[in-house]
Amino acid sequence: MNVSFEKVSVEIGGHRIVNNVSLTVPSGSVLGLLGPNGCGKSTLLRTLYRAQKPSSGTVLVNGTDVRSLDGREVARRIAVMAQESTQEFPITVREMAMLGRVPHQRGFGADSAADHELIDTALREVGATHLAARYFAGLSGGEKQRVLLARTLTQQTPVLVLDEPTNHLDVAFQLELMSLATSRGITVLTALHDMNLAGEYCDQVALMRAGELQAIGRPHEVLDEDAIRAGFGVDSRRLEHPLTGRPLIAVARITPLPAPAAQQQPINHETEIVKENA
Ligand SMILES: Nc1ncnc2c1ncn2[C@@H]1O[C@H](COP(=O)(O)OP(=O)(O)OP(=O)(O)O)[C@@H](O)[C@H]1O
Repeated sequence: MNVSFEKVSVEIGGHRIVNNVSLTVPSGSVLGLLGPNGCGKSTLLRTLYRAQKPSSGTVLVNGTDVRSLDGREVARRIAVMAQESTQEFPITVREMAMLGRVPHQRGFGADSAADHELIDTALREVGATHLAARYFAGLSGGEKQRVLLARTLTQQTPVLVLDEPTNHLDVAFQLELMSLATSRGITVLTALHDMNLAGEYCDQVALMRAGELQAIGRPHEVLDEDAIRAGFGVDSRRLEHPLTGRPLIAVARITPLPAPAAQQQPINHETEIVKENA
């Protein structure tokens, strides 16, 4: 299923958080959303899965306005792995993974043998079989990420939204997660901070700044030194990854940020960028 944002703007508390963003993600392709902290990546993604109403513009899934779908219809089309999980109530890992099947069940329908098979497969794929009987709330950050990924896989949707999915993950599972998510032939939209993961796994990257879309295209087209300096205020060089041949962005020192746009907070952003690239 393809996904289109058409002139999407979001205003919250009188502030324009997303400004007139239009972009299309072709069916089965992977879009990486990049940009500094607070530039509107999550907010834009939230308009896709109806967690945030656009103040203007439309978000379409295969030509259907997501606002015209009910919650269950959205959940059958779009699975979401969001940044923070607030689901701290006492359920086990297996039960958490089973929640992915809810949009496919009727009423209070019992879990079928096929559902259980899907759970087994998903937990195995994310390396969480051994955690199945544990309480979700008691897991480490990385273990929780694995289980939340398993839940999105059991949901079996044609569209997958990942909001900074590699937070908390060790380096091997970062690669594994991106590979699991992007090798299923489904449409993936993911907010990322790691430009090299974006270069490795995304068909398109979109660079956002202060709520606006600065550039969109193939990773090697968008992730150039000028765009990275304009977006993040850091110097960089684009190399070729010696193992994969994909773009490899080496980030170096901070350069003065360009004049901040209205709703950016340049001091905070700069602090974050220093931390992330240290
Ligand atoms: N519900 C809300 N109420 C007030 N402000 C909000 C709300 N949601 C988002 N914002 C603000 O909108 C801006 C964009 O937030 P968003 O989470 O979309 O950014 P982001 O690009 O995903 O950031 P990060 O990389 O830090 O996750 C931020 O300044 C944030 O504080």
